[in-house]
Amino acid sequence: MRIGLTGGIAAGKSTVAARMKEDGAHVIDYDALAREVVKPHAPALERIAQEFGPDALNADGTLDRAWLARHVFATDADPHALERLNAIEHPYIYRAAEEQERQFLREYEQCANGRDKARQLVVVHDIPLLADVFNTIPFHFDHIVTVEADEATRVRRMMETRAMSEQQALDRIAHQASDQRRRAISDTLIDASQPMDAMLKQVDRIMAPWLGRQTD
Ligand SMILES: CC(C)(COP(=O)(O)OP(=O)(O)OC[C@H]1O[C@@H](n2cnc3c(N)ncnc32)[C@H](O)[C@@H]1O)[C@@H](O)C(=O)NCCC(=O)NCCS
Ligand SMILES: Nc1ncnc2c1ncn2[C@@H]1O[C@H](COP(=O)(O)OP(=O)(O)OP(=O)(O)O)[C@@H](O)[C@H]1O
Repeated sequence: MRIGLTGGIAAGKSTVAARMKEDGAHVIDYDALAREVVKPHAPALERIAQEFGPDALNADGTLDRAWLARHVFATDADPHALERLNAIEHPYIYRAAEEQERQFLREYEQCANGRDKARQLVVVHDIPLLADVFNTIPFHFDHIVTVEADEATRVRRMMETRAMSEQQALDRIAHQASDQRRRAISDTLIDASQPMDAMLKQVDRIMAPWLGRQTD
């Protein structure tokens, strides 16, 4: 079974993904893949340097993430800059996700030949931008889970945990799909403004039937 997990920036998606993993799901982290595909000598990095110029790289040849973030997300950024960046990175990210999923399947099949036949394989694709790329992503999902928290909470979390200014937090939100668009593609909502314990229990309840387990 393939699950899409999404949520606006700083809603609590990674926290939910970590719990899904503890529950027994296999998680593909698209933010982590996005970092992999721009590592030194990776083809996406070379293409970014061609498209955005040498200022996109630090002196040591790594991606200058803060420079690029300003150039694609700031209020005065070229309105097509983010599109250009996504067009470079997303195909590499999808290919890497396909490969990781194939690997999970191979491991599952080896394991299913042994003692653990009753276990279901649940692969969670943790994709911040799922609502934005829903029509182009090369995967079909059996369920889509959205993690929600109100905008004020998310801005506060970004300022506290990502050292962003309020304007940077608002700019990032402005470049993502709305709550309504995320709801429109989802069949399951998780409220991440409820206390942490209650939220994690909600995750366990959602995952139990998908993993083929009894709920308590
Ligand atoms: C622009 C970059 C260099 C900024 O890096 P930075 O370290 O500031 O942010 P990081 O990558 O940790 O992402 C943090 C969050 O920003 C948001 N975000 C990232 N990329 C995008 C994007 N293309 N559009 C809208 N929001 C985005 C997501 O909510 C993500 O969880 C980086 O985000 C990037 O390369 N983005 C393009 C790839 C992408 O789409 N990544 C999202 C996973 S599909
Ligand atoms: N229910 C909750 N109650 C209190 N704090 C929470 C809750 N859920 C998440 N958080 C906190 O909110 C912050 C952001 O959560 P998390 O990193 O999971 O969000 P995210 O959506 O993955 O963010 P990003 O999009 O930046 O990767 C973290 O500090 C996390 O501990």
